[in-house]
Amino acid sequence: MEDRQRAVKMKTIIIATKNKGKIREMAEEFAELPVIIRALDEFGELPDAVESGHTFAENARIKAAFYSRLTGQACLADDSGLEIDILDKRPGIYSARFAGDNASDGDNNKKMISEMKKAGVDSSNARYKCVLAFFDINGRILQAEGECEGKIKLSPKGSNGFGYDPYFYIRGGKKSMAEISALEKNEISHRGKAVKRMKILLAEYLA
Ligand SMILES: O=c1nc[nH]c2c1ncn2[C@H]1C[C@H](O)[C@@H](COP(=O)(O)OP(=O)(O)OP(=O)(O)O)O1
Ligand SMILES: [Mg+2]
Repeated sequence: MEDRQRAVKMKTIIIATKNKGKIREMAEEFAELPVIIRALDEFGELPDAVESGHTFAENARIKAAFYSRLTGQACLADDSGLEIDILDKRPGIYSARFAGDNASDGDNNKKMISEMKKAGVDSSNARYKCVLAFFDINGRILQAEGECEGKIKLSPKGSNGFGYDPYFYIRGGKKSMAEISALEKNEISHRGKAVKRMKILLAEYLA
């Protein structure tokens, strides 16, 4: 089959996130599937989904459903965040809004530092969590999860990744998530694990 004919038959999946870091980590992985992968920003200025759920899974589903309705295409959404043990697992699902609505990564990192200092520590066990939800236009839902254990330390290192990565030390405790390559991050991260699982579900779904 010619490429053009194949393209006509291929399904489109939109990676429905406004976070460029997430797109960077996921787009290449899903490009291995026989689908056309598109990013949300190709559809112009779209409103933000209201992340009113009480779990990562609920919020991932809310985003996938919201953007598939808006675009008329199958959508894959990611809801993720950081649980810090000394902070009773905060910020959790509120990770993006830890320092308030529209907070930047820098604002959230500052807030995290001040909360850790308030708790009287400069490190704590922590984990990243990620839930991916896929919705197609017929209401078919697929869902996959991943976790990554590590440690928050108040000494940032590295400039790769995004969000809390400079403060998140991976197993072994020597390197932060911002010091390893995107490829290495996908090998061990919450998102990388969820993506691997979702790729298996999507391959079955597409077969
Ligand atoms: O690998 C990661 N490395 C560092 N930080 C991370 C990671 N994964 C999630 N995070 C943090 C960033 C943000 O503070 C929150 C996600 O919030 P979350 O609502 O899922 O994403 P978002 O608002 O940035 O984009 P969107 O909702 O459009 O997908 O957790
Ligand atoms: Mg969000």
